Amino acid sequence: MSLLAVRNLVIDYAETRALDGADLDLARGETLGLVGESGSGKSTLGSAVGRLLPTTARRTEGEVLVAGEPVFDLPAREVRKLRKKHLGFVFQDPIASLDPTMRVGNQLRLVLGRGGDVRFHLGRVKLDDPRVLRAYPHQLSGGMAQRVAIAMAMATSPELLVADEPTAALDTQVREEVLNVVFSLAADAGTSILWLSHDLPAVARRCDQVAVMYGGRVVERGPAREVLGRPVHPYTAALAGSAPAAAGHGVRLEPVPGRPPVLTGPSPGCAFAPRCAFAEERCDHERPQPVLVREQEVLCHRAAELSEAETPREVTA
Ligand SMILES: Nc1ncnc2c1ncn2[C@@H]1O[C@H](COP(=O)(O)OP(=O)(O)OP(=O)(O)O)[C@@H](O)[C@H]1O
Ligand code: NI
Repeated sequence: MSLLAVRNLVIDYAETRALDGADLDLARGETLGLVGESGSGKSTLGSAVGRLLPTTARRTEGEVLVAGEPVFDLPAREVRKLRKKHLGFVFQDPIASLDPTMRVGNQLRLVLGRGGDVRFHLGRVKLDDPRVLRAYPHQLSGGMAQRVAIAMAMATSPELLVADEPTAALDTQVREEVLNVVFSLAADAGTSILWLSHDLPAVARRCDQVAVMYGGRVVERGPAREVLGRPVHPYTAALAGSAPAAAGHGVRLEPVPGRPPVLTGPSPGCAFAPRCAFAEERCDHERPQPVLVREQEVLCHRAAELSEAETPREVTA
Protein backbone atom coordinates (compact mmCIF):
# COMPACT_ATOMS: atom_id res chain seq x y z
CA MET A 1 0.00 0.00 0.00
CA SER A 2 1.24 3.51 -0.80
CA LEU A 3 1.94 5.74 2.16
CA LEU A 4 0.36 8.54 0.15
CA ALA A 5 -2.21 8.10 -2.61
CA VAL A 6 -3.89 11.02 -4.34
CA ARG A 7 -6.79 9.96 -6.55
CA ASN A 8 -8.41 12.21 -9.14
CA LEU A 9 -8.20 15.18 -6.78
CA VAL A 10 -10.12 18.29 -7.80
CA ILE A 11 -9.69 21.45 -5.68
CA ASP A 12 -11.39 24.77 -6.40
CA TYR A 13 -10.74 28.21 -4.91
CA ALA A 14 -13.98 30.06 -5.72
CA GLU A 15 -13.73 30.45 -9.52
CA THR A 16 -10.24 28.99 -9.91
CA ARG A 17 -9.72 25.29 -10.47
CA ALA A 18 -6.32 24.66 -8.85
CA LEU A 19 -6.32 20.86 -9.15
CA ASP A 20 -8.10 19.26 -12.08
CA GLY A 21 -7.91 15.55 -11.31
CA ALA A 22 -4.44 15.02 -9.86
CA ASP A 23 -3.04 11.54 -9.22
CA LEU A 24 0.03 10.74 -7.16
CA ASP A 25 1.52 7.83 -5.21
CA LEU A 26 4.40 7.77 -2.79
CA ALA A 27 5.77 4.65 -1.15
CA ARG A 28 7.21 4.44 2.36
CA GLY A 29 10.78 5.69 2.59
CA GLU A 30 10.77 7.10 -0.95
CA THR A 31 11.50 10.68 -1.98
CA LEU A 32 9.44 12.41 -4.65
CA GLY A 33 10.05 15.77 -6.32
CA LEU A 34 6.89 17.60 -7.41
CA VAL A 35 7.77 20.07 -10.16
CA GLY A 36 5.96 22.37 -12.57
CA GLU A 37 5.61 26.03 -13.41
CA SER A 38 4.23 28.58 -10.99
CA GLY A 39 0.48 28.11 -10.60
CA SER A 40 0.47 24.47 -11.72
CA GLY A 41 -0.96 23.38 -8.35
CA LYS A 42 2.05 22.09 -6.40
CA SER A 43 1.31 23.94 -3.15
CA THR A 44 -2.38 23.13 -3.36
CA LEU A 45 -1.54 19.44 -3.68
CA GLY A 46 1.08 19.60 -0.91
CA SER A 47 -1.29 21.30 1.52
CA ALA A 48 -4.16 18.98 0.58
CA VAL A 49 -2.08 16.06 1.90
CA GLY A 50 -2.64 17.38 5.44
CA ARG A 51 -5.98 19.06 4.67
CA LEU A 52 -4.19 22.34 5.38
CA LEU A 53 -5.83 24.30 2.57
CA PRO A 54 -7.15 27.83 3.06
CA THR A 55 -10.82 27.95 4.06
CA THR A 56 -11.71 29.27 0.60
CA ALA A 57 -10.59 25.99 -0.99
CA ARG A 58 -13.12 23.25 -1.74
CA ARG A 59 -12.45 19.59 -2.43
CA THR A 60 -14.81 19.03 -5.35
CA GLU A 61 -13.84 15.48 -6.29
CA GLY A 62 -11.39 12.71 -5.54
CA GLU A 63 -9.51 11.74 -2.41
CA VAL A 64 -6.23 11.79 -0.54
CA LEU A 65 -5.21 8.68 1.38
CA VAL A 66 -2.45 8.87 3.99
CA ALA A 67 -1.57 5.43 5.32
CA GLY A 68 -4.94 4.34 3.93
CA GLU A 69 -6.92 7.04 5.78
CA PRO A 70 -9.15 9.29 3.62
CA VAL A 71 -7.93 12.70 4.79
CA PHE A 72 -10.90 14.71 3.47
CA ASP A 73 -13.53 12.36 4.88
CA LEU A 74 -12.29 12.25 8.46
CA PRO A 75 -13.68 14.37 11.31
CA ALA A 76 -11.42 17.35 12.11
CA ARG A 77 -10.20 15.72 15.31
CA GLU A 78 -9.07 12.62 13.43
CA VAL A 79 -7.26 14.75 10.84
CA ARG A 80 -5.29 16.45 13.62
CA LYS A 81 -4.37 13.03 15.00
CA LEU A 82 -3.34 11.79 11.59
CA ARG A 83 -1.18 14.88 11.01
CA LYS A 84 0.49 14.43 14.37
CA LYS A 85 1.07 10.74 13.85
CA HIS A 86 2.16 10.63 10.22
CA LEU A 87 2.97 14.05 8.80
CA GLY A 88 5.49 16.87 8.96
CA PHE A 89 5.41 20.13 6.99
CA VAL A 90 8.06 22.65 6.04
CA PHE A 91 7.17 25.76 4.07
CA GLN A 92 8.92 28.39 1.99
CA ASP A 93 9.01 31.14 4.62
CA PRO A 94 10.59 29.68 7.76
CA ILE A 95 10.21 32.75 9.94
CA ALA A 96 6.48 32.97 9.22
CA SER A 97 6.07 29.32 10.15
CA LEU A 98 7.49 29.89 13.64
CA ASP A 99 5.77 31.66 16.53
CA PRO A 100 7.29 35.19 16.60
CA THR A 101 6.52 35.68 20.30
CA MET A 102 8.22 32.56 21.63
CA ARG A 103 11.90 31.70 22.05
CA VAL A 104 13.11 28.94 19.74
CA GLY A 105 13.96 26.59 22.61
CA ASN A 106 10.47 26.88 24.06
CA GLN A 107 8.80 26.23 20.72
CA LEU A 108 10.80 23.10 20.24
CA ARG A 109 10.10 21.99 23.80
CA LEU A 110 6.39 22.37 23.10
CA VAL A 111 6.62 20.01 20.12
CA LEU A 112 8.86 17.50 21.87
CA GLY A 113 6.89 17.35 25.10
CA ARG A 114 8.31 16.41 28.45
CA GLY A 115 11.58 14.50 28.30
CA GLY A 116 12.38 15.76 24.79
CA ASP A 117 16.02 16.71 24.28
CA VAL A 118 15.97 20.14 22.64
CA ARG A 119 19.76 20.39 22.28
CA PHE A 120 19.85 17.00 20.58
CA HIS A 121 17.19 17.99 18.03
CA LEU A 122 18.93 21.28 17.25
CA GLY A 123 22.20 19.39 16.93
CA ARG A 124 20.63 17.12 14.32
CA VAL A 125 19.99 20.15 12.10
CA LYS A 126 23.51 21.42 12.81
CA LEU A 127 22.46 24.20 15.19
CA ASP A 128 24.50 23.38 18.28
CA ASP A 129 24.82 27.00 19.38
CA PRO A 130 23.04 27.51 22.75
CA ARG A 131 22.26 31.09 21.75
CA VAL A 132 19.76 29.70 19.24
CA LEU A 133 17.69 28.30 22.11
CA ARG A 134 17.20 31.75 23.59
CA ALA A 135 16.64 33.54 20.28
CA TYR A 136 13.34 34.72 18.89
CA PRO A 137 12.65 33.69 15.27
CA HIS A 138 13.29 37.18 13.82
CA GLN A 139 16.80 37.12 15.34
CA LEU A 140 17.75 34.13 13.19
CA SER A 141 18.96 34.12 9.60
CA GLY A 142 16.63 32.52 7.03
CA GLY A 143 18.80 29.41 6.90
CA MET A 144 18.86 29.03 10.69
CA ALA A 145 15.11 29.59 10.97
CA GLN A 146 14.50 26.93 8.33
CA ARG A 147 16.70 24.49 10.25
CA VAL A 148 14.60 25.14 13.35
CA ALA A 149 11.43 24.54 11.33
CA ILE A 150 12.93 21.30 10.00
CA ALA A 151 13.93 20.20 13.49
CA MET A 152 10.33 20.79 14.61
CA ALA A 153 8.80 18.99 11.63
CA MET A 154 11.15 16.02 12.02
CA ALA A 155 11.09 15.86 15.83
CA THR A 156 8.36 13.24 15.83
CA SER A 157 9.95 11.18 13.00
CA PRO A 158 6.91 11.52 10.73
CA GLU A 159 6.32 8.96 8.00
CA LEU A 160 5.91 11.71 5.43
CA LEU A 161 7.50 15.14 5.23
CA VAL A 162 5.89 17.64 2.86
CA ALA A 163 8.47 20.32 2.01
CA ASP A 164 7.02 23.18 -0.05
CA GLU A 165 10.01 24.95 -1.66
CA PRO A 166 11.83 25.05 1.69
CA THR A 167 14.92 26.71 0.20
CA ALA A 168 13.32 29.17 -2.22
CA ALA A 169 14.09 32.13 0.04
CA LEU A 170 17.69 31.08 0.82
CA ASP A 171 21.06 31.75 -0.82
CA THR A 172 22.51 29.04 -3.05
CA GLN A 173 25.16 27.96 -0.54
CA VAL A 174 22.74 27.70 2.39
CA ARG A 175 20.24 25.97 0.11
CA GLU A 176 22.40 22.90 -0.42
CA GLU A 177 23.19 22.66 3.30
CA VAL A 178 19.53 22.86 4.26
CA LEU A 179 18.58 20.22 1.67
CA ASN A 180 21.38 17.97 2.92
CA VAL A 181 19.94 18.23 6.42
CA VAL A 182 16.40 17.45 5.23
CA PHE A 183 17.38 14.47 3.12
CA SER A 184 19.79 12.93 5.62
CA LEU A 185 17.38 13.28 8.55
CA ALA A 186 14.61 11.74 6.48
CA ALA A 187 16.84 8.89 5.33
CA ASP A 188 17.81 8.13 8.95
CA ALA A 189 14.20 8.17 10.14
CA GLY A 190 12.80 6.28 7.11
CA THR A 191 10.64 9.33 6.35
CA SER A 192 9.22 9.75 2.84
CA ILE A 193 9.65 13.19 1.31
CA LEU A 194 7.26 15.05 -0.96
CA TRP A 195 9.46 17.92 -2.09
CA LEU A 196 7.85 20.76 -4.06
CA SER A 197 10.56 22.39 -6.12
CA HIS A 198 11.50 24.42 -9.17
CA ASP A 199 15.00 22.98 -9.24
CA LEU A 200 14.92 20.07 -11.70
CA PRO A 201 18.61 19.17 -11.59
CA ALA A 202 18.45 18.99 -7.78
CA VAL A 203 15.33 16.80 -7.98
CA ALA A 204 17.10 14.50 -10.46
CA ARG A 205 20.06 14.25 -8.06
CA ARG A 206 18.18 13.77 -4.82
CA CYS A 207 14.81 12.14 -5.48
CA ASP A 208 13.77 8.59 -6.32
CA GLN A 209 10.61 9.71 -8.10
CA VAL A 210 9.39 12.83 -9.84
CA ALA A 211 5.91 14.06 -10.69
CA VAL A 212 5.46 16.86 -13.20
CA MET A 213 2.40 19.07 -12.82
CA TYR A 214 0.66 21.10 -15.47
CA GLY A 215 -2.74 22.78 -15.20
CA GLY A 216 -3.61 21.03 -11.96
CA ARG A 217 -2.80 17.50 -13.11
CA VAL A 218 0.26 15.30 -12.80
CA VAL A 219 1.12 14.90 -16.48
CA GLU A 220 4.15 12.64 -16.11
CA ARG A 221 5.59 10.63 -13.23
CA GLY A 222 8.08 7.89 -12.61
CA PRO A 223 11.72 7.40 -11.59
CA ALA A 224 13.31 10.86 -11.42
CA ARG A 225 16.37 10.18 -13.56
CA GLU A 226 14.33 8.42 -16.22
CA VAL A 227 11.59 11.02 -16.44
CA LEU A 228 13.96 14.00 -16.48
CA GLY A 229 16.58 12.27 -18.61
CA ARG A 230 14.20 10.74 -21.16
CA PRO A 231 10.96 12.72 -20.86
CA VAL A 232 7.96 11.52 -22.84
CA HIS A 233 5.43 14.31 -22.26
CA PRO A 234 6.25 17.33 -24.44
CA TYR A 235 5.80 19.55 -21.40
CA THR A 236 8.34 17.59 -19.34
CA ALA A 237 10.71 17.72 -22.30
CA ALA A 238 10.40 21.50 -22.52
CA LEU A 239 10.80 21.89 -18.77
CA ALA A 240 13.81 19.57 -18.60
CA GLY A 241 15.43 21.27 -21.59
CA SER A 242 15.21 24.67 -19.95
CA ALA A 243 16.20 23.54 -16.49
CA PRO A 244 19.84 24.66 -16.39
CA ALA A 245 18.96 28.28 -17.04
CA ALA A 246 16.27 28.14 -14.39
CA ALA A 247 18.62 26.82 -11.73
CA GLY A 248 19.94 30.34 -11.16
CA HIS A 249 18.70 32.09 -8.05
CA GLY A 250 15.16 33.41 -8.18
CA VAL A 251 14.61 32.63 -11.84
CA ARG A 252 11.15 31.33 -12.61
CA LEU A 253 10.72 28.82 -15.41
CA GLU A 254 9.44 29.96 -18.77
CA PRO A 255 10.13 26.81 -20.76
CA VAL A 256 7.76 27.21 -23.67
CA PRO A 257 6.19 30.22 -25.31
CA GLY A 258 2.76 31.12 -24.02
CA ARG A 259 1.34 31.11 -20.53
CA PRO A 260 0.08 28.27 -18.36
CA PRO A 261 -3.70 28.09 -18.10
CA VAL A 262 -5.81 29.46 -15.27
CA LEU A 263 -8.71 27.03 -15.22
CA THR A 264 -12.20 27.85 -14.03
CA GLY A 265 -13.53 24.33 -14.54
CA PRO A 266 -12.41 20.99 -15.94
CA SER A 267 -10.05 21.26 -18.88
CA PRO A 268 -11.95 19.82 -21.87
CA GLY A 269 -8.83 18.19 -23.30
CA CYS A 270 -5.12 18.35 -22.59
CA ALA A 271 -4.39 21.63 -20.79
CA PHE A 272 -1.00 21.85 -22.50
CA ALA A 273 -2.41 21.55 -26.04
CA PRO A 274 -2.41 25.32 -26.81
CA ARG A 275 1.38 25.45 -26.19
CA CYS A 276 2.26 22.00 -27.51
CA ALA A 277 4.22 21.54 -30.73
CA PHE A 278 2.73 18.04 -31.10
CA ALA A 279 -0.94 18.82 -30.46
CA GLU A 280 -3.55 17.22 -32.69
CA GLU A 281 -7.22 17.90 -32.99
CA ARG A 282 -8.28 15.45 -30.26
CA CYS A 283 -5.89 17.08 -27.75
CA ASP A 284 -8.23 20.09 -27.52
CA HIS A 285 -11.32 18.16 -26.51
CA GLU A 286 -10.36 14.72 -25.19
CA ARG A 287 -8.84 14.46 -21.73
CA PRO A 288 -5.75 12.25 -21.94
CA GLN A 289 -5.72 9.12 -19.80
CA PRO A 290 -2.51 7.74 -18.29
CA VAL A 291 -0.29 5.77 -20.68
CA LEU A 292 2.55 3.64 -19.36
CA VAL A 293 5.83 4.08 -21.22
CA ARG A 294 8.70 2.13 -19.69
CA GLU A 295 8.27 3.00 -15.98
CA GLN A 296 6.77 6.41 -16.73
CA GLU A 297 3.08 7.25 -16.49
CA VAL A 298 2.25 9.91 -19.02
CA LEU A 299 -0.92 11.92 -19.67
CA CYS A 300 -0.53 12.50 -23.39
CA HIS A 301 -2.52 11.20 -26.34
CA ARG A 302 0.67 10.79 -28.32
CA ALA A 303 2.83 9.28 -25.56
CA ALA A 304 3.40 5.97 -27.32
CA GLU A 305 4.45 7.60 -30.62
CA LEU A 306 6.60 10.27 -28.96
CA SER A 307 8.45 7.72 -26.84
CA GLU A 308 9.55 6.00 -30.03
CA ALA A 309 10.94 9.20 -31.49
CA GLU A 310 14.63 9.69 -30.77
CA THR A 311 14.19 12.54 -28.24
CA PRO A 312 11.02 14.61 -28.31
CA ARG A 313 12.87 17.43 -26.59
CA GLU A 314 15.04 18.13 -29.63
CA VAL A 315 12.00 18.64 -31.74
CA THR A 316 10.39 21.11 -29.34
CA ALA A 317 13.53 23.17 -28.73
N1 LIG B 1 -5.59 30.96 -1.63
C1 LIG B 1 -5.88 30.97 -2.92
N2 LIG B 1 -6.99 31.60 -3.38
C2 LIG B 1 -7.30 31.62 -4.71
N3 LIG B 1 -6.57 31.00 -5.66
C3 LIG B 1 -5.47 30.36 -5.27
C4 LIG B 1 -5.06 30.31 -3.88
N4 LIG B 1 -3.90 29.60 -3.82
C5 LIG B 1 -3.61 29.22 -5.08
N5 LIG B 1 -4.54 29.68 -5.96
C6 LIG B 1 -4.56 29.44 -7.41
O1 LIG B 1 -4.53 28.03 -7.62
C7 LIG B 1 -3.67 27.69 -8.69
C8 LIG B 1 -2.57 26.77 -8.19
O2 LIG B 1 -1.74 27.49 -7.30
P1 LIG B 1 -0.60 26.81 -6.41
O3 LIG B 1 -0.14 27.84 -5.44
O4 LIG B 1 -1.07 25.52 -5.88
O5 LIG B 1 0.55 26.56 -7.52
P2 LIG B 1 2.11 26.29 -7.34
O6 LIG B 1 2.47 25.28 -8.36
O7 LIG B 1 2.41 25.98 -5.93
O8 LIG B 1 2.78 27.67 -7.75
P3 LIG B 1 4.19 28.31 -7.23
O9 LIG B 1 5.27 27.60 -7.97
O10 LIG B 1 4.08 29.75 -7.63
O11 LIG B 1 4.26 28.13 -5.75
C9 LIG B 1 -3.16 29.02 -9.26
O12 LIG B 1 -4.00 29.40 -10.33
C10 LIG B 1 -3.32 29.97 -8.10
O13 LIG B 1 -3.50 31.29 -8.53
NI1 NI C 1 3.65 26.80 -4.51
